[in-house]
Amino acid sequence: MKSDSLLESFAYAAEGVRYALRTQRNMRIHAAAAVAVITAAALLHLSWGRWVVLLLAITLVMAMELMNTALEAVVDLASPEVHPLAKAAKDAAAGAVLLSAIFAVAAGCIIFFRPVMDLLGSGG
Ligand SMILES: Nc1ncnc2c1ncn2[C@@H]1O[C@H](COP(=O)(O)OP(=O)(O)OP(=O)(O)O)[C@@H](O)[C@H]1O
Repeated sequence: MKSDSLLESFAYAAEGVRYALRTQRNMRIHAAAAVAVITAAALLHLSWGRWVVLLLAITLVMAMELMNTALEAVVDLASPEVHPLAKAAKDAAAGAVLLSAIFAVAAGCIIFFRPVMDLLGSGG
């Protein structure tokens, strides 16, 4: 199967994102967290540099979750029965999501610490 146009490729990619949002609870959690973080960043008027790091962290986590979703589908297709390699593949993919999420939380804490302290110090 070969896609005919660039537009069709984008449509298939968007379908993949919608599939992950529909079927993966973690993807919906990441999306809700991303909306909350972007809203807070806008309200706090963060610098461009901080915005770039936040957007990178959000993109990294969501891209990892999409790859995890893809890998789960491939493993279920190739090995519906229990197999130690199927377990290893799924666990490693889940580990990649976990690592990226830890990075995102750490980056968020570092980025928001000073602006939130300044806000609290100025009495809101
Ligand atoms: N075919 C299999 N053989 C052996 N172990 C498996 C197999 N499928 C899943 N597992 C184990 O069960 C765990 C959960 O797998 P599952 O496919 O339910 O993912 P999930 O819980 O939906 O993950 P996520 O929350 O990221 O969507 C895997 O991480 C793996 O340890």
